[in-house]
Amino acid sequence: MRLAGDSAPGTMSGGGGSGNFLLVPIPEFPLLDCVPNKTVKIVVLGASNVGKTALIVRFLTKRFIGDYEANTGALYSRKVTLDGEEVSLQIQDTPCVALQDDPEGLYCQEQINRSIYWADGYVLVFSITDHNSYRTIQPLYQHVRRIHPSGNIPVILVGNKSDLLRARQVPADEGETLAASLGGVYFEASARENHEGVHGAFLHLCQEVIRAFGGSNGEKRRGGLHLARPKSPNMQELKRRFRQVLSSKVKSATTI
Ligand SMILES: Nc1nc2c(ncn2[C@@H]2O[C@H](COP(=O)(O)OP(=O)(O)OP(=O)(O)O)[C@@H](O)[C@H]2O)c(=O)[nH]1
Repeated sequence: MRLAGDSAPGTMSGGGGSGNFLLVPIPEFPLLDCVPNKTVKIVVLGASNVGKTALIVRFLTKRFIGDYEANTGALYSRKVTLDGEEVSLQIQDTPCVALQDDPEGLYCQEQINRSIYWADGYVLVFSITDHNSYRTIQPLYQHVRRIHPSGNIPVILVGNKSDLLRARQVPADEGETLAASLGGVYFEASARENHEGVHGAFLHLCQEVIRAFGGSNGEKRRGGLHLARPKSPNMQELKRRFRQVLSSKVKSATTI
């Protein structure tokens, strides 16, 4: 577990503070200015009301704003400096997921599935005051695994609302055990009260993603997800025939 206030592994640049989130959107870093081949894509996932938006806003603006509109899935982009290197970071906020009784156990909107597919790293969030939100994490992780069946999945587990200790329903050691079983690190954080812990958690994940890329050169490691356009055999055949016809035409033209 990383406690709020642990030292951050890198520093963030760009962006800037916003006023009221609902009135003034967080300034965006233009996607076109992304550092070539060095883009880290992160998605934040979890049950309703656990503080997904609050954590992202805290990370990007250092602020906590009490109330947010129900999330419709905003994408934020920033430049961050990790170990002295500039990286373009994209963070996808998502609508909540919910447990249900079917065999797969999880209700996940299609929009969320697309975000899971798109992302390189995963912030799985629950609230330490809500045991049901904690129970969502394991099926959520299995869901991510189904979408990315092969390869390393950079993930962190965040137990948010650590300022509400009296209402705690999930002990810290449960969070740590669960994170270890997912192959990630557990961060207990409070979007309300502490910027450093939130900042450290996000930057840790960025570094995990870069490590999974195989260094900071930004090379993607997931062969299966590089949807290289399959060459169509018919197209190849057509091209071959076209070349044949062309060369026979050239031959007959030179013999005449
Ligand atoms: N005490 C406390 N409240 C928090 C914290 N983080 C978020 N909240 C509050 O929890 C509520 C939900 O926060 P959101 O950020 O909207 O949560 P969400 O997970 O994005 O919610 P959905 O849009 O339902 O998916 C809001 O009232 C926040 O003010 C925290 O660290 N501590």
